[in-house]
Amino acid sequence: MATRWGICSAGKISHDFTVALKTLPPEDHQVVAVAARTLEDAQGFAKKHSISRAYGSYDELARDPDIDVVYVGVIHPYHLITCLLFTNAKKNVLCEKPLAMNTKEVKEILASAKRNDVFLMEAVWTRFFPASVEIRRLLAQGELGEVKMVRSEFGVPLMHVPRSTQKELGGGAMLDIGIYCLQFICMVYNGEKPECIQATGTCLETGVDETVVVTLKFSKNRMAVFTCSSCVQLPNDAIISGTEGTIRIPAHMWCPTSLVVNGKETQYPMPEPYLPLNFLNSTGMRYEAEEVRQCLLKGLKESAVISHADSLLLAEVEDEIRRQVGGGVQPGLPVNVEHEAGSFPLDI
Ligand SMILES: NC(=O)C1=CN([C@@H]2O[C@H](COP(=O)(O)OP(=O)(O)OC[C@H]3O[C@@H](n4cnc5c(N)ncnc54)[C@H](OP(=O)(O)O)[C@@H]3O)[C@@H](O)[C@H]2O)C=CC1
Ligand SMILES: O=C(O)[C@H](O)[C@H](O)[C@H](O)CO
Repeated sequence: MATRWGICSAGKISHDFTVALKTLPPEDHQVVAVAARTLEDAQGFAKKHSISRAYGSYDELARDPDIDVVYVGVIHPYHLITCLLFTNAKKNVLCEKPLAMNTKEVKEILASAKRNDVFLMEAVWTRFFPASVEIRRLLAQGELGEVKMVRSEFGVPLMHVPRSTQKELGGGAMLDIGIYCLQFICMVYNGEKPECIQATGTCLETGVDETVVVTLKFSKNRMAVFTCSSCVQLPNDAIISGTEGTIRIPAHMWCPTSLVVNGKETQYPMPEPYLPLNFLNSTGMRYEAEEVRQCLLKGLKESAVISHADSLLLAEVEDEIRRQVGGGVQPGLPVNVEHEAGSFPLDI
């Protein structure tokens, strides 16, 4: 039986995710419904993607009995309120990164998923790419000897993107793009908490971080360094350096399509989209969608590849980095767990 998806929001990444689902076998994945803050937006999205049901509120999607899992594609400040809505409605959830605005919110979401006994995963799509699977295989078999250094960068000019620059929309480079560098480092070091976090950077006049440089020290004298920036283009590659070899991930490290292992390059091409995409290599979201399907088929409530503990670690380190840089640990929306149906603020 196919995994039946509900799409929460008619935005850019929801579009790309829906396109990515269409690269998978229809007998395995079906998009059953889409919900947006306005029925017009939902209907327009449904028409573009040939989706049979369109709702003008997220509450209606939460009440749809024919949905197995909801994909949350709203902007960061709304991840908490929507994840609580769907988990409290006993819906499984795949929520876009970052899972929430801060550690407090992440803990609320994880607690709700546990209380409601539903599956929940943060959509750290990078970890499910074939290139990432190969990295983990090579590391597990000791291909690099003892890994001592990990370096990563993600910088793109985003000054034109309101949600990347405005505090009330969840702005800040660390939460939006720095998370990819951090999750990569945490993956290489098997989810270990860093012993020391040193961060510096710049903030916009809006009070959100713009460019962040971070040094992390882990046990056994292992190190990592990453840079993220929403104002300049960076090389956007990554490298894992061990005592017996290196793995380089050429740009774009957050959606990798090639690896260079001890100088030997291998390509991992993405399937072609059936509609133009908003973001690079977005058909790569197919891999996280298949992970969700496999987890649901096994009755799992979290993925071992990006576990709840992994999401909590990312949030805790992000909070500390933003505290040091001065971007502040932004509160999300004021949320009462039992909110009124259809009470979502239309704009913030
Ligand atoms: N995995 C990846 O590669 C990527 C992930 N993302 C993540 O996806 C999320 C959405 O990003 P993106 O699609 O670019 O965002 P969009 O600007 O397209 O907004 C997404 C949706 O959020 C809701 N929304 C937007 N602005 C407001 C507002 N001011 N007040 C209330 N609701 C609002 C709308 O929902 P509605 O349609 O219901 O009105 C909108 O369609 C982010 O959390 C981001 O981190 C983004 C890009 C790439
Ligand atoms: O997750 C992402 O890749 C980011 O949200 C966006 O892609 C970023 O804003 C660059 O477009």
